[in-house]
Amino acid sequence: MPNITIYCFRNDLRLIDNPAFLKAASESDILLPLFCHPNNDLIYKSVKRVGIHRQTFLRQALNQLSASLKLMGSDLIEVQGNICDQIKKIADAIGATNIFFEKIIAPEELEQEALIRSLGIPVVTFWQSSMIDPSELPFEPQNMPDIFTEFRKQIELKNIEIKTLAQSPSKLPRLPNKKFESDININFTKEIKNQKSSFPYTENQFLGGEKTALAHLENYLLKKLPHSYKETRNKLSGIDFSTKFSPWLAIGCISAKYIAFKLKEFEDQFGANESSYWIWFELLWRDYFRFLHFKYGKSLYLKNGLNKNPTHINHNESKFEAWIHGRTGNQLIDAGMRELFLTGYLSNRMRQIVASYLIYDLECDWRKGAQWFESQLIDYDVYSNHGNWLYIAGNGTDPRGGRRFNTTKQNLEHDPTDIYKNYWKEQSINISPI
Ligand SMILES: Cc1cc2nc3c(=O)[nH]c(=O)nc-3n(C[C@H](O)[C@H](O)[C@H](O)COP(=O)(O)OP(=O)(O)OC[C@H]3O[C@@H](n4cnc5c(N)ncnc54)[C@H](O)[C@@H]3O)c2cc1C
Repeated sequence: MPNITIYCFRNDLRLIDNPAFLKAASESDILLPLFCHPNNDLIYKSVKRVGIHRQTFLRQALNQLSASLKLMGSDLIEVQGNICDQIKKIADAIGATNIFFEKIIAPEELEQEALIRSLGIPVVTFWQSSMIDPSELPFEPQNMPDIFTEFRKQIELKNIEIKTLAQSPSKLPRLPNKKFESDININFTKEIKNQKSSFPYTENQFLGGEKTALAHLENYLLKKLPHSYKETRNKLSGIDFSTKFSPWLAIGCISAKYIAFKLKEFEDQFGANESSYWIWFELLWRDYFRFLHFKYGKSLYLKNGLNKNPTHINHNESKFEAWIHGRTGNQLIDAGMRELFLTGYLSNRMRQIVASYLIYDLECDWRKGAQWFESQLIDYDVYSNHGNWLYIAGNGTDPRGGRRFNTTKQNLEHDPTDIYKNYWKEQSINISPI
């Protein structure tokens, strides 16, 4: 009996260093590469859960993936709707004997996995989104230290080296005989205004996709930017002040492991300094928020998170609406919120400042802020987004019990001549009704 596999791409839209896809390809006689778009519900007026920036970037990435698969004699089938129903329909039609996909341990994705498993077809999942493999950690992820500094120190002591990366498959099994037309109803055609974006994803060098991600990393290293990263990383806007890896990492056009591997090669050739180390350090934060899910799972999504003594929140919808529209009256906050809505990207520092303002100054529910970021951010990543919001709100693992940013001080420090603020003040937001 032939091995007939459905490979369901999730946030791993790449061929290089994708061990799950490599294994599926090597063990199957027939392979159907699939991507399932969710039903994209509205979250506020005309704004959808996967907002227009992320949707466009994803479209670009799927186009690149599909082109790479076609070059190898295969293809990408796209469907839309409930992932379990879609997989069942296809599995029945082709007589699938296996289903492979990347493991994602956030609550919604785990529920999807349970439903897919209930179909009764063998399911193989792979954890492959962290820089460090959980098996290499000096502790079980379920027993990891809560405090980041302790987590980092223990990992540094172990001196973990990334020795190998999974190659791209050299050939792919054939597609099933049954033909599937991509069956999706998503509008990608909305004109994106060319704003002064720090991640201009409509330009060739910033398109979604594996090819562009690899070229971006190569270019970043060629320019020797790792040597100055730490001094520039807190800037508010521009292209080169930070790595800009996040949008590609979020949907897996490139793996964190691959970036760390190339970074180490760079350090071996051109020397390591505090700045090049700091990129690894930030990628470790990304891992930290992932591994916290092994330990705390769903609790991270509760209103009070892990906090046993929460402060009372009096969520006010009109304050929240002022925040998303960039109309709070605080010019720095309004600038950030306009930049986010108009471009889909925001520097790390501005993310911290606007999140802190929503939580501490407007006293709103952090989960509403996280939901807005999910829709707007081009680099939305469930672990990093919820992790950072929870951390700032003091409902996570921050030993200082949360981070409140003083906007006047931040303005003086990071935008002393008001260039950032004045630019975005002029850009208005119009969130149209449905
Ligand atoms: C409220 C809030 C929400 C956030 N939501 C997301 C999100 O949905 N997706 C996302 O990728 N990042 C998120 N971040 C983290 C961080 O802001 C972005 O990763 C970073 O700004 C992306 O730009 P960059 O790639 O140029 O980052 P760089 O500064 O160049 O950092 C290099 C890489 O390290 C990782 N990294 C850096 N800072 C963090 C951090 N604080 N937490 C986790 N990983 C980090 C990212 O993968 C990033 O690409 C959030 C931060 C805050 C404060």
